[in-house]
Amino acid sequence: MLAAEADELDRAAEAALRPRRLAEFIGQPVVRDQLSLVLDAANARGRTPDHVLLAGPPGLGKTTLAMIIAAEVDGALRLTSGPAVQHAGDLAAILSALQEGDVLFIDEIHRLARPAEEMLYLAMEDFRVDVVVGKGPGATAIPLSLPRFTVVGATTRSGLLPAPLRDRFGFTAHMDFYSTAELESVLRRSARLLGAELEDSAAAEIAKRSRGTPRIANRLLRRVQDWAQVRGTGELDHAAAMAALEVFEVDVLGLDRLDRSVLRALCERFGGGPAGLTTLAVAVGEEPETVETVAEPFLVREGLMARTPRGRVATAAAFAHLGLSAPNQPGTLWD
Ligand SMILES: Nc1ncnc2c1ncn2[C@@H]1O[C@H](COP(=O)(O)OP(=O)(O)OP(=O)(O)O)[C@@H](O)[C@H]1O
Ligand SMILES: [Mg+2]
Repeated sequence: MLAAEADELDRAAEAALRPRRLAEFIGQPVVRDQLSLVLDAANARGRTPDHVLLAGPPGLGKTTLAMIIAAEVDGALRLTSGPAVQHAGDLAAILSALQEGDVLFIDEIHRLARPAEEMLYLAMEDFRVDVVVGKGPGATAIPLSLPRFTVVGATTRSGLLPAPLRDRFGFTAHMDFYSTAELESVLRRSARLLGAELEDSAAAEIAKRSRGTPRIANRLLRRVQDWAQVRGTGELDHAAAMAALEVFEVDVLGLDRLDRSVLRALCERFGGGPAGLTTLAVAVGEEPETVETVAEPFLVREGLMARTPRGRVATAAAFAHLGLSAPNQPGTLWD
């Protein structure tokens, strides 16, 4: 329920909810400001904008922004992704079909295969692609010049991007988690587009539990709508929000069942830690990888858990959140 990655239902619902222009894009004031400067300048000069890299966690609006960039510069959007480009030839085909002013969106660009990546360097810098004809020693590279286009790359792991690729982007937008107030605006906008009336207190309640992520906010809104329709009065009011969030076990901080069971194990069974990842995973009956990649990042971000060289430690806030009394010196019991 609280995964930031999109599932099938999200994809179906999201298309209708995406803002189409920069002015409609909520939050991310820094990114919006930088991007509007880059795009306005390019438009004023009648040139294609520099390549743009969008970096940030899932569900914060990278794909949405890529579409907005294309709309703002009036360019056609071509979509591909790192994993979809298996061979350099695949990329050569995409590149050679580009038209002047197109925006080429490469999602998960950190997952491009090496040879494709090298071809992309040349295309981004010199607007050129070397098409290899033939095989083995007799193969020859025929240079093909490309029209000017803009690459918009998206990555959730900008650290994995090789420096030469990173350097070829004229501008990197670092997306941040949204504030509760921004998520409330996202929710009000989504409700309006869905033709529903969302009470302010309900918007606030959903926003608080959405982990700073618009995708999660929109998903929780759909569940509240479900509840209101089937078990409520049809109104998206505070009572409907509270009841729906309880059914789906999303607590006041936006923790789900797994998050809470990890935290509870750490606090109750290991006295607040430190406990090793594997020990903790066994205690909650999950794979260490699940605990590490699904539950931990948000617990750490919320200041409920810390990762230390000796293991995971629960903070005083974790004990308070679970309604437990903290040991006098949390994190020292297992020394
Ligand atoms: N600033 C925003 N204003 C309003 N809605 C937004 C905003 N950012 C994202 N959304 C909504 O959140 C949903 C997810 O956004 P998007 O698909 O762009 O995320 P993403 O960063 O590309 O995620 P992923 O890394 O999983 O590809 C979209 O359907 C969109 O409606
Ligand atoms: Mg995306």
